[in-house]
Amino acid sequence: MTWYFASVNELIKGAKHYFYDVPDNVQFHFEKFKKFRDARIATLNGIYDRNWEREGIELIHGTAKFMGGNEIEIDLRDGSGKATVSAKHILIATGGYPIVPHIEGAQHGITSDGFFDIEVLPKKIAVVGAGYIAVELAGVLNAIGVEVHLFIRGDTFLRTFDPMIQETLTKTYEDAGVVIHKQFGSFKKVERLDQYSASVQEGAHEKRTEGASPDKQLRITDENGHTFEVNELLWAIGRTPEVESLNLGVTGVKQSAKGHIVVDEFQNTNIEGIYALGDVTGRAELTPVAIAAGRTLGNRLFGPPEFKASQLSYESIPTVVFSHPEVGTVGLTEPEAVERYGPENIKVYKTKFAAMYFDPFPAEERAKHPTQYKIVCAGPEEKVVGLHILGESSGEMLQGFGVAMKMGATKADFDRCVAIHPTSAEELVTMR
Ligand SMILES: Cc1cc2nc3c(=O)[nH]c(=O)nc-3n(C[C@H](O)[C@H](O)[C@H](O)COP(=O)(O)OP(=O)(O)OC[C@H]3O[C@@H](n4cnc5c(N)ncnc54)[C@H](O)[C@@H]3O)c2cc1C
Ligand SMILES: NC(=O)c1ccc[n+]([C@@H]2O[C@H](COP(=O)([O-])OP(=O)(O)OC[C@H]3O[C@@H](n4cnc5c(N)ncnc54)[C@H](O)[C@@H]3O)[C@@H](O)[C@H]2O)c1
Repeated sequence: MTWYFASVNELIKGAKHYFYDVPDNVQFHFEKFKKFRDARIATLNGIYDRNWEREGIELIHGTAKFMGGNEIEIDLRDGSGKATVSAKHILIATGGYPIVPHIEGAQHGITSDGFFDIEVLPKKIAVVGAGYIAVELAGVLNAIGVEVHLFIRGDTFLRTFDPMIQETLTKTYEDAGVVIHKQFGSFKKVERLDQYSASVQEGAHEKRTEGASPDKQLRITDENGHTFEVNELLWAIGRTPEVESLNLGVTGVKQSAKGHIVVDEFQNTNIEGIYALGDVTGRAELTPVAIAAGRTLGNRLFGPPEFKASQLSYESIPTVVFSHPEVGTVGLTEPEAVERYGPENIKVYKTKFAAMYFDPFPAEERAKHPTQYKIVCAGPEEKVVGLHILGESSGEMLQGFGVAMKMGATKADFDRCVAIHPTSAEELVTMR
């Protein structure tokens, strides 16, 4: 929804090229939007709660920890004490939380949690990180007029994506006005310059940061002594699994070096009757993945016999980064495909063009909005093993192509599908 909020502003800015009289500085009310979004989330949560009840599921709100064996103790959220529950099957789906670095004053910044608390937009923000969250939130803030400084360790962001996506999206962000500090090392100190009375212990590393406030002023110092003054600092340097609260030690459940719970392809941990899925397992950290893994596990444990061997395939999961514009990817990047199949067995199809929407834009503006697609094929039959798309509507476009790839589509199958004209997507079935 926040991405749509920002995209509306971009549409309004583009409207003058379609000969609409739109003032240069259209006013918007972020605080009203935030209130609406909070209320909508509360409504959705209420709907979920009622669904549990309807299904006869007892919901116990609180923080759970293992007591040993198959027993769990819950510290009840309403402060009324503790409850214990024992069960033959226990599923761990505790997700994760954002990493805040161990540097002096780090808690003066915010994380993605704090981003959703912002009511009054900062004028200037430093965003640290180069993954989904850094790129999405930097894109949103830039689109609604915040001065955004993005600090990344390499020359491009989204380093796990195909090089085409990395290079083009990084350039598109620069053209859109995001100041990208490349090859950046690290910050070593954050100081608060406004009249803030610290309620959080200085230097404490913890999950809670201070939160956003309208008059916030920060001075950040990097490892070379350079200082940057900003109104907000957003840490987006990755997430870590939520395991400390669980008292896992009493269970013997195995964890990886980074703390993720180790599971097999059936979501089993090494301890019988204890399962884990979602972000706490550190694999494809996406909402639909956690949901699909939960459904599959539920079917396997409690469903009819034909589901007894159900397992979720983590291959070719489509994913979209809600950047400006969106990027979508399914399957292998070109370098991954070359490594898996050998360079002689890979054929790559690429296209770059300006989407029709940008036709009325002046040429130099249009050049700042490229659409780029890449299809990576393997073997003599040219099976499509990777699809990478960047441009308007990529998010909506990708799902159907994901289905085709799951079915094992080849380039010839793509080409057999008659194009829909005039769309950007038609390029994907007409590439030579
Ligand atoms: C800013 C942001 C944007 C994202 N956008 C997208 C997106 O657009 N699309 C997408 O697919 N994915 C997105 N993701 C990723 C997605 O949110 C996660 O992959 C997904 O929520 C994982 O689900 P989960 O059930 O594993 O964990 P979570 O959704 O994190 O749920 C874990 C739950 O466990 C609770 N919990 C933790 N410890 C305990 C305990 N000891 N006792 C009881 N309860 C406990 C937590 O309070 C939480 O409610 C986004 C993530 C972030 C941070
Ligand atoms: N649209 C979506 O589906 C969506 C949106 C948001 C998040 N997510 C999910 O949530 C996960 C977590 O997102 P995320 O962005 O927090 O993590 P991420 O793992 O995607 O990115 C973390 C980034 O921080 C960088 N980094 C790490 N330490 C750093 C440091 N000290 N200084 C500078 N940069 C540093 C890494 O190089 C990496 O680019 C994602 O991997 C994704 O699976 C999905």
